Amino acid sequence: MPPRVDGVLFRATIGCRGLTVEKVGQFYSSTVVPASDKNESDQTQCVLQLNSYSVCPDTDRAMGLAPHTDTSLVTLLNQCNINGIQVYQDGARWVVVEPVEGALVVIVGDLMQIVSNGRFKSVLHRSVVNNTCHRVSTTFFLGPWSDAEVSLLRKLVDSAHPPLYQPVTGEGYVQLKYTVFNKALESICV
Ligand SMILES: O=C(O)CCC(=O)C(=O)O
Ligand SMILES: [Fe+2]
Repeated sequence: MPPRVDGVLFRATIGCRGLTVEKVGQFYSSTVVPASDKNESDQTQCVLQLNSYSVCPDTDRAMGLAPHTDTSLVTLLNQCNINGIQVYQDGARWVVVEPVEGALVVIVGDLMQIVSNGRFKSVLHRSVVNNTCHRVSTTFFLGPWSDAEVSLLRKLVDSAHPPLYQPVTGEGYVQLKYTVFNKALESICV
């Protein structure tokens, strides 16, 4: 990758990391059991992904990204001012997320649903293609270390809100996603 692009991506990653760790990392870190050989306070790791959706003449017969929930704790999405992402609302319809100049879309991921004992729901979403423009988007995923154990925040558990999920490691949950995909959350229900 050319050094200039590399530098821009690096700065974007550091910026997103700062934003999410400040808002979410501390909340999450109070629930995580670090792997025994590590004792740093920040238990998170991140991935920056570039998505490219070519112009598609027949949008009814192609999908940019199939319906899924993100594995992350939280995802930041930059749509670059062209819409494409849709969220599944009320188990009934797909709703377009219109881009807002200068704003990022915040997507709650599966691991946040686990940590929050179901208070924050991970959202089913997909990306559609466009018959006039080539769309590029950037997604930043914040997740746990692969060997850290993720479990729910104890103060969100009481007699009215019993624990919903078994603890998992970051890597264990990624493997579950590979095998049972959108049924991963229900497969770790208590
Ligand atoms: O490109 C988009 O609009 C969404 C991308 C996405 O959902 C993902 O990368 O997980
Ligand atoms: Fe996604």
